[in-house]
Order: sequence, then structure tokens, then C-alpha cells
Amino acid sequence: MLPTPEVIADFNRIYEPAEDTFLLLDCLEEQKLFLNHILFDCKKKASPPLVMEIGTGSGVITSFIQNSIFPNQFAIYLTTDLNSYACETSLKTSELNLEKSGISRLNCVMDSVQCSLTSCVVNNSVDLLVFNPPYVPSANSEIPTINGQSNIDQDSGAWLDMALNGGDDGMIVTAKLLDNLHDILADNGVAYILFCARNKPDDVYKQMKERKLQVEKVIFRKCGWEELSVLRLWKRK
Ligand SMILES: C[S@@+](CC[C@H](N)C(=O)[O-])C[C@H]1O[C@@H](n2cnc3c(N)ncnc32)[C@H](O)[C@@H]1O
Repeated sequence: MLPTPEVIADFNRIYEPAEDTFLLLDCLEEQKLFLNHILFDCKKKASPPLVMEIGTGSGVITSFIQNSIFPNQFAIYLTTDLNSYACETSLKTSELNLEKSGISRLNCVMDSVQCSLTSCVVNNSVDLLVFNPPYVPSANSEIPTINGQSNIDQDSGAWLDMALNGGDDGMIVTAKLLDNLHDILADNGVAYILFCARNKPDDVYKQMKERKLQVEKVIFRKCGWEELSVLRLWKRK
């Protein structure tokens, strides 16, 4: 089992890694050979691959990719979040764990942008995309924006709403990404997105197949009353 990166952060301001986070880490571990193959062996582009994590929270997933999935390969890493503290924390988590593991920083370039979803990148650019979205069904049916959210009051709980609340079916944020996913992925690019059962991942599976992506459910786990799964969506060349 590959080691989980260390995180030093104020969990009153960002999402603390939980079952969903760990499911994604296990999923990426299982996909390690596949990912190295499609991002590095098959890649004909002159530029290094772009690895993007949306809704990074503590940054533990990106740090895991750097340390354990591509420890010896050069890649460009970009994290995004609506929560500015999450963006800062993801950079610190990366630095802490690269230092601990002795992996050369020359192996990666990383930045973090406070923005919604993939709005900071151009189409056809992302080689690996990972998203553990706010997937819990909730009454709030508006996608949160960064307007007025950049200095979230720690006690207001707004950061937690942003981390968890997914509106109708818990899909309001994820659906927006899915609409754009084919465009944003590079040729042969691949995305891993987490769903709970109430997000109806089997419906998503069918819809995304119609949008010229190769879709596979790559991991499933029952976590108490919650059933979590990860879909791999691949813009296969
Ligand atoms: C369930 S938490 C996951 C955090 C972390 N990736 C993990 O797995 O532990 C969801 C994260 O998505 C962020 N988020 C919510 N809506 C977003 C959006 N439209 N664009 C970018 N990030 C968003 C939240 O602030 C939160 O950090």
C-alpha cells in the first residue's frame, strides 16, 4: 500500500481527508500502471503532461500523485478550489511531502488557482483530471462562486457547504464539469470523478458514453450508509 501524504492544516477551514478522499487514493494506486502508460509511454507531445485536481481541499490527492504515482516523471500540476485557503494548503502539502520523501522538486512544477472547476485552463489541455466534488444532495441549487467567498469566515460554515453541498441529486457542480469534460481533456486525457449512489452514477455512465468518452467504473466501496464509486472517463485516441 502506498503511503498517504501528511497534511498539516486547519481543518476548521478546509475539508479534512475522509473516506471519499481515501477511495480516490486507492483508485489511483490501482490505476498507476495505466496512468504511467497513457501519460508517459504513449504521449507524443513535446510538452510534459498537465495533471489537474479540481476542488483540492488539503491537496492530499495531488501530493499522492506526485509522490507515489509519478515519483520519477516530470509533470505540471495545477490545483483549483473556490476556497483560497485550500489553494494555499495544497501548495504547502505538496512541498512538505516532496521534502519528506526526498523526491526532487525538479520532477514537478505546481501552482494553484482560486477559481471554479477548470475555468483557468484552455480546452484540450488536461492529461489527468481528478475531482472529489461536493456530492451531497442539498436544498441549495446554486453553484457557489468565488464572489464574496475569498475570505470565508471560518465560523460561518460556508467553506463546509462549498465542500459538501451538491444541490439536486448532489450533481449541480459535477454536471457542470461533465458538460465541459470532453473539451477540456487533451487527446488521450483521462478523468477520475467520485460519485455517491444518489448522484446516479449509472445514468452518468450512459450519458458520458454518448459524449465520445470511454467510461468505466473503476472502484466501488460501501462506507457506512454511503455507496461511493469512481468513474474513469477517457478521451481515448
Ligand atoms: C469533498 S471536498 C474534497 C477535498 C479534497 N479534494 C479531498 O478529496 O479531500 C470538495 C472540494 O471542492 C471545492 N469546490 C466546491 N465547488 C467547487 C468549484 N465549483 N470549483 C472548484 N472547487 C470547488 C470545495 O471547496 C472543497 O474543497
